[in-house]
Amino acid sequence: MTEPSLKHPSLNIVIACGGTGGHLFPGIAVAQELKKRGHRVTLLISQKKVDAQASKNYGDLDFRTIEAIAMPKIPSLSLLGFGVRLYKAIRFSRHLLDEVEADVVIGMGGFTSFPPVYAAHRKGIRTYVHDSNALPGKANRMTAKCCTNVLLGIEEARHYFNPAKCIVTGTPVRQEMVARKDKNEARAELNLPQDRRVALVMGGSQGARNLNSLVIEAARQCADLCDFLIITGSADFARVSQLTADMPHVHVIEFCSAMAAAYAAADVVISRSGASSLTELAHMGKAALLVPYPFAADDHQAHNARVFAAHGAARMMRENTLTPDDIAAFLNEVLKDSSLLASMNECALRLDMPDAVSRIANVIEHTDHAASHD
Ligand SMILES: CC(=O)N[C@H]1[C@@H](OP(=O)(O)OP(=O)(O)OC[C@H]2O[C@@H](n3ccc(=O)[nH]c3=O)[C@H](O)[C@@H]2O)O[C@H](CO)[C@@H](O)[C@@H]1O
Repeated sequence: MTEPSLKHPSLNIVIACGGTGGHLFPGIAVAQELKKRGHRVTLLISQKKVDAQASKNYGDLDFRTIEAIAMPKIPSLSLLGFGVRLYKAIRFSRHLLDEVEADVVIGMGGFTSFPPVYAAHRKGIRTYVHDSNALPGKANRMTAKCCTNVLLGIEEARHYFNPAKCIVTGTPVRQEMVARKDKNEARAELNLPQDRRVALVMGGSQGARNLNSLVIEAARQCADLCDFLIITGSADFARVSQLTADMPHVHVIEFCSAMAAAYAAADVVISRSGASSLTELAHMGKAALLVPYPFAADDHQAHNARVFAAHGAARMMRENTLTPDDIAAFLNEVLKDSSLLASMNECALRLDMPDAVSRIANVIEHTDHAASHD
């Protein structure tokens, strides 16, 4: 472990990153970097299955759980219950901050970030929130009001916050993804053929049932074109496995703990457009068909996807009009035109911000930085 320098004394840092993979994995990346720099890090995650599934591979990190609470969308009696749970979460956070003697609190987004950041703000502890989306959610906009600085995944989000508080850092990818894997090795690791094209299908950290169904139909038409690696999500694994039992060119995983290999093995990706998935697509330089989750708050996944489409890194299609034929046509187009595929890959790579994790760690370490500007 690197000893913290005198210039950067060891800090006790709490990172709130629960609720979904899109908050958890960037939080893990920041924790890995800060730990490497000699700081003590506590990660606050939720009790949801996805958090438990994803965090179990990081035994060297210190995880604590906090109840995940969501703000009711419609004002109703449930507001009362929400208020009580929020109060309890803030009280829990206050105790935890005392226990770990926190110097800094970072919220990686979502409502789970609010109670610890708010509790820290009230105690006069330095606070940050990271937002990875092109259109920030209400929870982050609210949390940002209690923060020293707002760290942004992309510039497009700046005008939703006090611009002077914002620093564009990018969204970090996990340490194991930083070095890109070799395609052949990745395919061997995932038992995929070496001599066929591979399309990776992923529906964010929890899977996407409708997208899975459309892809299965498209895969029937594309048996001669490519193999498919479908990451189904826990809830849809049994159904997809059954539907594809007679399709040897379709490979199914419930939850993938080897995402670096999954991306490296793929020639093209079909995906939801959650911010972490997009960050990883950029880092791996992978062309994609993006199908935003239609019910995401304020349709923010469509905003994310448009940024990638505008840069030539992806095509975006809406789920309500998407057909298996569209998917098959996209795959035929990009997999049969190597210069188009190469150019989309290149455009994706140009959106990569490889130093995001050190930018964030630098902001955290420079306690007296005049970081009100990018
Ligand atoms: C429905 C919804 O509102 N989703 C939001 C949620 O996304 P959600 O968490 O679903 O999606 P993201 O794309 O941001 O992140 C998914 C993460 O899970 C990882 N992964 C996925 C599957 C798997 O089997 N193994 C694995 O490790 C991916 O590599 C990636 O790191 O938070 C994101 C960050 O605020 C938002 O941009 C998304 O819009």
